Amino acid sequence: MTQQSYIRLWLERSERFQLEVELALNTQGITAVFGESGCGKTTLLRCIAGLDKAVGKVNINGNTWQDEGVCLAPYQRSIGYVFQQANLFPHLTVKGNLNYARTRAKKKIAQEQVDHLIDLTDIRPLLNASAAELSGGEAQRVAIVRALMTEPDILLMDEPLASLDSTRKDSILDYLNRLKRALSIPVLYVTHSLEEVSRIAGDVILMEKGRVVQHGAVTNVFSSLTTDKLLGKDASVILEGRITDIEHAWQLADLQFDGGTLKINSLCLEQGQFARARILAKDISVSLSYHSDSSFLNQLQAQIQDMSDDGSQGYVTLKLKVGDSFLLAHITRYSCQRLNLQIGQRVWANIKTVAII
Ligand SMILES: Nc1ncnc2c1ncn2[C@@H]1O[C@H](COP(=O)(O)OP(=O)(O)OP(=O)(O)O)[C@@H](O)[C@H]1O
Repeated sequence: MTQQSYIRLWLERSERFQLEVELALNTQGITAVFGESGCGKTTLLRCIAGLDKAVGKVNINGNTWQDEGVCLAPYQRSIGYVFQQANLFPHLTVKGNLNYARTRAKKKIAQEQVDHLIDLTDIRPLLNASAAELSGGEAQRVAIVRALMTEPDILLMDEPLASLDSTRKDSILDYLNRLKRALSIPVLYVTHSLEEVSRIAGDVILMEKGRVVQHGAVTNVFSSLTTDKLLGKDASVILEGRITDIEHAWQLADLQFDGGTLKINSLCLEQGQFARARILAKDISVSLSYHSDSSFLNQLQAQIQDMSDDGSQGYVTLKLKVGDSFLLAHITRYSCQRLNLQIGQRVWANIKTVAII
């Protein structure tokens, strides 16, 4: 039976940087580790893997890797690690690379599971190719399967797509989405990309200066005013729901979420599928009434739940409640005053379809 994982770590690298985190991870699903450069994302992964020596406790799926009097060496920790570069053995074929990992594993993964992973990541046609001949995206898919050859208790991925172009990133994100449903272990996924977080992560850990400032479901974390302050102009919320209608002639789709229906671009979407939309706070405007003569396809009834203005940005952030979901809107202080916006007030949130990512 899989159990929740618990991590409490403290490490002082220098006067400039200390890692101090306490986390309980879900038993499965992808948790993105997000934060600005130098906040400690890689250090966190390295400490879990035992590559950097932190003080504290690491318990993964009920197995204690580190605690008072216990500190397993990195090779004793059941980890799959995927880095920015695939680091395959170039003199071996893809199959050779996978077999090498499999024979060195303490737990022998069943052949049918290997086949399943190979099919999920579509690398069967590459099995006899030399690793040296693979494209970056192909090599990274092989590296992901290789990391899973040991049947790890946790998969650590450190910016696995950072060295790939956007088309390759896109296809690997699709593979990761397929894979995550088949994995029953937690995955920690370090990234700088909000798009990657939005595409694959269920939860997110937001780090700042070695500490966890937010941790939870992406929909909750990104709609919080704390996150808004941290992300500034990149602040955005993620809405999730089902595609209930597609108007092919207009290339528009209806995304039904907890709070209403959003018209989004229908590209690559199918009726009935689960989908997410990311909306930047700067792409939402508010009005006091509904405008039938507007080009906004999305005018949603909302209530101002909270607002913040730290005085440094020139805009006010409104946290808007739309049904059971939340939006963030950046509007100028001038507009806020002109409309006399107050917490609790009912407004319309206006979102251009073309601005939804
Ligand atoms: N080997 C090391 N010795 C001393 N300090 C280090 C070492 N490695 C990293 N650091 C410092 O630890 C801090 C956290 O680094 P880390 O690489 O974990 O950040 P990060 O969030 O992963 O950054 P990035 O997004 O740029 O990869 C930084 O201040 C960095 O300078």
